[in-house]
Amino acid sequence: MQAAMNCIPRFFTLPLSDKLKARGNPLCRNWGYAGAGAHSDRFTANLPWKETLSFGSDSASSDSMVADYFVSTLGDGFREMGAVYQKYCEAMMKLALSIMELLGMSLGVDRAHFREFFGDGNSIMRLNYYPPCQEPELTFGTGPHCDPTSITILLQQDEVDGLEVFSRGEWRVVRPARGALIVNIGDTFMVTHISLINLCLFLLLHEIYVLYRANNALTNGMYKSCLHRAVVNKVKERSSLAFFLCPRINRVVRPPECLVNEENPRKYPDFTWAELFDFTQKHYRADMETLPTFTHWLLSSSRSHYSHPSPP
Ligand SMILES: C=C1C[C@]23C[C@@]1(O)CC[C@H]2[C@]1(C)CCC[C@@](C)(C(=O)O)[C@H]1[C@@H]3C(=O)O
Ligand SMILES: O=C(O)CCC(=O)C(=O)O
Ligand SMILES: [Fe+2]
Repeated sequence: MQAAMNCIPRFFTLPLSDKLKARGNPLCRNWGYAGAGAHSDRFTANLPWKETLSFGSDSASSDSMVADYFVSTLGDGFREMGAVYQKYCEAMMKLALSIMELLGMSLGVDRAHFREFFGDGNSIMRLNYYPPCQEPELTFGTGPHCDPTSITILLQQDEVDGLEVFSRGEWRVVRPARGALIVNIGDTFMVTHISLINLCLFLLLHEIYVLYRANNALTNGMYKSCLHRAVVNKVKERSSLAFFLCPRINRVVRPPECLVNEENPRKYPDFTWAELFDFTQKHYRADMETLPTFTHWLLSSSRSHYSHPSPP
C-alpha cells in the first residue's frame, strides 16, 4: 500500500510532456492521464482541482495487464511503477471479492453469487492527485457524487484531510488513518441489491468497521446512499488511490431472484455496465441522482431489447 501511495506524486510531478504520453483518447477523455480542467464537464459548479491517471484492471485478462499498460504508454522506465500497481490491483481485486462474498451472505444470497458476478469484471484503477489550491473555497478536489461503480476501495494519503461524507445533514471528514482502506458501495451494487443500500465500510487493518448513513428508510430496514466529495487546501498536496470494482462491461446488472418478491419488487430495469458507464460519460453530471436519472433515461429511450422491471 505504501509503495502504491508513494508512486502517485512520482507520476504527477513528472514534466507535463511525460504525463501526456498517457493522455486519454477523445472518446473517453477521463481515461489515462487527465490534467487540469479535466472532469469539469461532469460538474456544474466548483469545478474539480485535480489530476488523475485511470486505467483498466481486468481480472480475466493477462497477468500483466496493468504492468503492460505502464510500459506501453510511458516507456520502459515505468516498469517498476507498473509492477507496483499490478500487484496493488490484484490485491484489491482479491479483497473486493471477499467483501462481495460477505455482503452477499449478509443479504442471504449464496456466497458464490457475487464472487462469480464480479469474478470476470472490468475494474478501473484511478490515481487522484490534488495539488494545493490558492482559493480552495471556489473548487472541489472531487465534487459531491455517489460512485456509479459497484464498490470502491479507497486509500487516502496519511495526514492530509480531504475526503468528506454527507451524513445526518452535514459533511463529515473521513480522517485518514494509517493502514485503513475505505470501502464505498456504489450505484451498480445498489441495483444488484435493489434496496437503497449504500454504505461505507472502514477496514482498519484486519478489523472491519461498518459506517452507514440511515435515512427515513431505516424504518423499513433500508439504507441511503453515501454521498461523498474531496476538498482541497491551500498548503498541502493530497493523493488518493481508488479501485472501482465493476462487472464485466457487457454483463447485465440484475438482482438475484431471491431478493425480488412482492414486497420488494424490481426497482430498476436490466442494464449493462457498459450502458451506465456510457451514460455517465455522455449524458449526465456526477451527483447522487445518477442512478434514478439513468433509469429514467433508459426507460424513455428507444432501447427495447432489455427487460424492464415487472409491474408491481
Ligand atoms: C465509471 C466511472 C465514472 C467516473 C469515472 C469512472 O470510470 C469511475 C467512477 C466515476 C468517478 C471517478 C467518481 C468521482 C467523480 C467523477 C466525475 C470523476 O471525478 O471523474 C466520476 C467519473 C465520472 O465521469 O462520472
Ligand atoms: O480523493 C478522495 O478521497 C475521493 C475520491 C473519490 O471519491 C473518487 O475518486 O471517486
Ligand atoms: Fe467517489
